[in-house]
Amino acid sequence: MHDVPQLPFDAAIAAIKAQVPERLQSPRVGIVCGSGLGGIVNSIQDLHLVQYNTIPGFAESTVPGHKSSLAFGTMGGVPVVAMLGRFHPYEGHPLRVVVYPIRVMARLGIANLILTNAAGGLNPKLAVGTIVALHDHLALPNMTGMNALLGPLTSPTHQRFIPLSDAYSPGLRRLLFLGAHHLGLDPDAVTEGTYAWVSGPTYESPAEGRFLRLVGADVVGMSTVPEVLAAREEGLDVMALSLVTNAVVIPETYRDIRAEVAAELAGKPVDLPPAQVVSHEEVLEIGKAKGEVMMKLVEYVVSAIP
Ligand SMILES: O=P(O)(O)O[C@@H]1C[C@H](O)[C@@H](CO)O1
Ligand SMILES: Nc1nc2[nH]cnc2c(=O)[nH]1
Repeated sequence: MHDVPQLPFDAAIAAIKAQVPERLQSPRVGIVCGSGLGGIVNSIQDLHLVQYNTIPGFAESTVPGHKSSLAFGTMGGVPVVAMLGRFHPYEGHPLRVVVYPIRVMARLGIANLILTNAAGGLNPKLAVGTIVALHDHLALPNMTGMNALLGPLTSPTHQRFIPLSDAYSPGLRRLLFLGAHHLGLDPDAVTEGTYAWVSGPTYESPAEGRFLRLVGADVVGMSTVPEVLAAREEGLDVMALSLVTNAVVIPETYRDIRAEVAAELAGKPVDLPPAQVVSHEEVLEIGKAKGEVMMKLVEYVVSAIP
């Protein structure tokens, strides 16, 4: 396999192998832990952490809820590597840096990638805490010049034109729903849907939320899609799970300030609606509260991959 120009793959692999026992150096499954979902590491046995700042080419995650280390170990006896902390374009990381760890994990030998993220719910049927297995995505940045695969071909043996109609593995999703059944989860606890990728770091304005819902997205977030593209280019099977941490506020009407002022001037009482704003603290809190279900599902899928 040839390397992406200017990315120090050989040095990264050497640095990792120098810190990880040989039995764990060729993981089968890669896992990316989303905001507040780092607790997945608790189900890794024989744990060995490698700090990102010791791996050539890796950046540091600057987002609360994202640590900056790779976790090597086993899950149900299967060798795995988990990213405790990912890179987002809104932190200022170039897209090739955002997806570099995925390419490094591919070079370590993973065949399957499980991505997790925290996301806002656009579909009103999705309660906070629901886990959504992505069956599709809608990425306005991809369609308007922010595609992670723009630029020189990754290597002469990589494909230039990557289909995305089959990006999210039906086989892995099948294992997920078998897992939900075996774990006795409520049928509504895990479902499937379409993820809208936005660059962030702002959360959606009401009109943006309304637009994304109208064009078919069920959840919205600021990560995952660049990683999916790189993973597919590397030939990995991909599953992506969103934890709905908040409902995106999509009001049918706006506050009518003009009417409120008129009522005030006429001496009539004015009922003010409660302000609804999302915060990263809330996202992390729900991640912590509901992360265990995500962890158990990931554990089940990893152990069940043939
Ligand atoms: O890394 P993920 O996608 O889980 O993080 C989400 C999206 C933003 O980075 C952040 C917003 O609260 O959480
Ligand atoms: N864009 C976006 N990302 C999120 N991550 C967690 N919640 C949200 C949200 O409401 N919007």
